[in-house]
Amino acid sequence: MIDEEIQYDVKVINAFKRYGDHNVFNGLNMNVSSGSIYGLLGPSGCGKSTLLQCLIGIMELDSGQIDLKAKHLKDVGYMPQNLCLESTLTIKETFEYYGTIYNMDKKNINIKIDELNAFLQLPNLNSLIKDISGGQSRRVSLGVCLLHNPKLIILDEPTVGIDPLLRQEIWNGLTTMVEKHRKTIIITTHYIEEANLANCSFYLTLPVRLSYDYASSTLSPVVDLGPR
Ligand SMILES: Nc1ncnc2c1ncn2[C@@H]1O[C@H](COP(=O)(O)OP(=O)(O)OP(=O)(O)O)[C@@H](O)[C@H]1O
Repeated sequence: MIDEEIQYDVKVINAFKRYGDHNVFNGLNMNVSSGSIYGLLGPSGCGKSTLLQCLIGIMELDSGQIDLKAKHLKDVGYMPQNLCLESTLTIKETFEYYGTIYNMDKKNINIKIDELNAFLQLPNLNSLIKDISGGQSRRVSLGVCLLHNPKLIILDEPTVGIDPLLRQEIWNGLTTMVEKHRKTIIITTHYIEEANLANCSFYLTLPVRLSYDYASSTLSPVVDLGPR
């Protein structure tokens, strides 16, 4: 397929970002095609979360350009690494709160709650956020990200602290969203094996000047390696 035929939901062009004198990325380029899962893999501290925060606009690049096809907030779902759930709400109230922010009606919110409950195997919906486990909170946070049915889904380590069987279910669910509903997913993870098992069109990318090739165990000065 020639490049002009591919539709991109996200393009990052020649991006630079530093904290003080620490360069996080230097001339990063990234193209995320519509209806794909794009994985950001890399060692702790290499800049994955920084890149996601720049994509959704809560942090700014020093220079370079980010083009998102999504024009409205409701077209994007973001799950941060540090969960920002209100501890005094129940799980159900949390979904109702975010659903209201996204202007969803009550009936629609309830339909999505049932769907997400089945997909993410949530605990009792009347449980307070402060009383549920870390893995359960992560699942609620993933649910909040998916609640309004966004086209572009940006997930920062969504499966950390979740048991292997459920992690696999979540990967299967994400794959279905891409294959059946043409969602576009950008995800950071340390679980490369699961991504492969889920048969995702997965990319190996470090948002720095080096990329790690798991097949040959080598680092190379390439940012975007393309589909495996
Ligand atoms: N607000 C900040 N001020 C200064 N340095 C920061 C800030 N946020 C991140 N950093 C540094 O920038 C680098 C990239 O951080 P980032 O959180 O993006 O990495 P990461 O790849 O997501 O790591 P992890 O896999 O551990 O989540 C790290 O060295 C981190 O210490």
